[in-house]
Amino acid sequence: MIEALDPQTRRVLAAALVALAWLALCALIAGREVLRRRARLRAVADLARGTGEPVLVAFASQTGFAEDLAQATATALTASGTPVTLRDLSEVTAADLTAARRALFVVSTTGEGDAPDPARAFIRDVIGTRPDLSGLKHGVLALGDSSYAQYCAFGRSLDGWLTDCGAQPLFDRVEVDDGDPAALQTWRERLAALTGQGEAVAWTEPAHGAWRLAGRRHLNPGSPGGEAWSVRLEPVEGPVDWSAGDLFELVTETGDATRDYSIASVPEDGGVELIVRLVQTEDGRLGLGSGWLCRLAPEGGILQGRVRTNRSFHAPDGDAPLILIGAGTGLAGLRAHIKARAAQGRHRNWLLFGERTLAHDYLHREELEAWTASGVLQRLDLAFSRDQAERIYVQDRLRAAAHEVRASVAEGATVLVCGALEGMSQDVHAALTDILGAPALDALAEAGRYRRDVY
Ligand SMILES: Cc1cc2nc3c(=O)[nH]c(=O)nc-3n(C[C@H](O)[C@H](O)[C@H](O)COP(=O)(O)O)c2cc1C
Repeated sequence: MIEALDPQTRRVLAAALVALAWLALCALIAGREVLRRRARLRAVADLARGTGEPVLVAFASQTGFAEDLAQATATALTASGTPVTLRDLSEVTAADLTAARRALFVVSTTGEGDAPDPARAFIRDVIGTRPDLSGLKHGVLALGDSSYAQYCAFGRSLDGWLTDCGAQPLFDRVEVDDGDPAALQTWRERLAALTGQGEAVAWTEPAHGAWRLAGRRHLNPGSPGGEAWSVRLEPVEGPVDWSAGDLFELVTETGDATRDYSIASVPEDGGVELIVRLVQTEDGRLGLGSGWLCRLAPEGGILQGRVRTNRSFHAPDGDAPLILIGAGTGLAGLRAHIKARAAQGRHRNWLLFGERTLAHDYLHREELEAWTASGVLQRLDLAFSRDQAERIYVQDRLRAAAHEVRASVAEGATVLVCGALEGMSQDVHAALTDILGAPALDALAEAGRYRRDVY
């Protein structure tokens, strides 16, 4: 029947079908967002159940683990009949603390002994003052990793500040070294004592699910650097939802450790795509997670894992520009954001991407070029460090475009940075500080317009 139509009508019909499909996709994405918000509101409302004065559970999280534990803490307290107010630390005021009788803080440390980005406003507006907290009893769960020089630095300083302000500890601070299960058990026992329950409260562990290794592709054959692989995992137990910026937590082959990877795809892709750097020691041993994903796990085989919310790296709503900056496998988190923006019809996206050589390390080249041609990327700046005598990195491209960076930020841009903490993210931070000025960059971070997923 379509063949019977003249070419002009066929073209109009085809264009109308494309437009309809596009509208349907946009409606699907908008619908998912509404459902996500409703689920969050429902979760908060459920926590208000129980009798007595609510315990304030406040969290500061960079990559979502503290948030997960705060949520589990709140659920456990609610289940034992203790009402809870669950808040991001960025939403806690000095007045909240003076009014509360009991408060639990679940906080991580990031960077080099720094507080998570969302805690900035709290540090300036609350820690910067000295409220009288003599009416408050508090407990601190400090997350960290003892391989960093400043172990649990933020949890420790927050605990010290609370005590200095007159708050009384409900129990000794519990420090969790790299997710140590024994320390988490101690925390559960403290909660049980708090609620007058037996040995430990009921605790909901995050559930890992089955994912099929649907395929993998070597992205940079011939590279002077380590191998980078595109790895695709598909959920076995039905569709899984997430937001651009979220992480995939892989259970390693031995089953006793997990590894986080930035997700490089959106749910509409039907699977999680990762960009994984294969870790290899000089004597040829492979990294626990990367070796499993890139080499050892059989294609078509089943792995265990889950999607983890990484709220501090979500993009803000709205049409304001995005400046996306990343190097190497850091392209992963940025790619998910660009895909989400493309589906939303938001095209004010500027990507600055760095790697070693154009010939071998231009990861996802065809896709980036197609996005540039179609206008999804308004601007693409590439920095291939080894292609000329002088080394050139993304921070150099950023400095060279200082005027445009300032103009874009003045228009409301959000800056997203994804990739290695050492080197890239520190140098990009220094470049942004020079371009915008330290106070303006701080203000940008506090407003949620400077967001990082660095590792
Ligand atoms: C980039 C980066 C920097 C980190 N820096 C520190 C640090 O200086 N001190 C520390 O004790 N832990 C450090 N950690 C470990 C985190 O505190 C730990 O992984 C924590 O569980 C993360 O919790 P979150 O997901 O809530 O942010 C760092 C982790 C990352 C990824």
